[in-house]
Amino acid sequence: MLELKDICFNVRQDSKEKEILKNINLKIDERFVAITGPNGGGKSTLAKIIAGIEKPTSGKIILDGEDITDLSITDRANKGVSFAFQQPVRFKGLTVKDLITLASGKKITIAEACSYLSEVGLCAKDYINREVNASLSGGELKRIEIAMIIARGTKLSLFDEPEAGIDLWSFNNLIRVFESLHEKIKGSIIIISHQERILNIADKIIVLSGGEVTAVGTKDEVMPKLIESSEACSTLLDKLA
Ligand SMILES: Nc1ncnc2c1ncn2[C@@H]1O[C@H](COP(=O)(O)OP(=O)(O)OP(=O)(O)O)[C@@H](O)[C@H]1O
Repeated sequence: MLELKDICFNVRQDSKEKEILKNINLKIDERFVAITGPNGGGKSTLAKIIAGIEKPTSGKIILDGEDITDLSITDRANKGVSFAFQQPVRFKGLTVKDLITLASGKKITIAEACSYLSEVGLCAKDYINREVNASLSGGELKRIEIAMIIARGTKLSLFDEPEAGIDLWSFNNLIRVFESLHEKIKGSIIIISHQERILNIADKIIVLSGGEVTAVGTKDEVMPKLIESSEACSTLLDKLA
């Protein structure tokens, strides 16, 4: 289980303190958790704090009872925390097989590497020896990234807007991958997303707005509030227009 205790994150801007995250308290032990909310609400910052890319100004991060607040990204990765960026990283010179082998942390056969690719809906023989360079599309890269996460078998996988920059066709495939992951995953997946279809498959939805948690609950508890606040926002914009 991941516990966030009173997480605050401040930055200095124009010689003033700016509060990006304010007293975030959360417990996450569900298999599939979506974090959503308006742009600039603090979602990516929170994900970076969980992964160890940013350090909180105050507060504690506890993973399975262990305080990991002061651990580096690498130490957290070794404890089973993995993070997929909005824009996947391309690794020139490395093949898909190399990356999956590295991710698994052991020597694996081609057949094993291929099975991870098949799980994310990629035809393994077409991809296994391809270099992870600019010739791969955004959707393909995202699926390779997910295959790496499955190969690592992590406790906690974080995805920051997996839908960003991919076409509708690839998005539909990605949703199918997440739906099937939901059945297989042993740890928790946290997905930052604005997409209703991703929110729909979440066991728990967390809404972050203005650096605060404004709602937490199941889809049935949170979705009506989200729809209500987005309708209120559209009405306000109509009035201002
Ligand atoms: N290092 C920083 N210095 C100054 N401001 C920052 C810094 N990091 C984040 N912010 C600000 O904090 C706010 C939250 O940013 P964050 O990227 O976490 O939001 P988000 O909810 O992920 O947004 P989006 O949905 O647009 O991706 C934004 O206003 C951003 O400009």
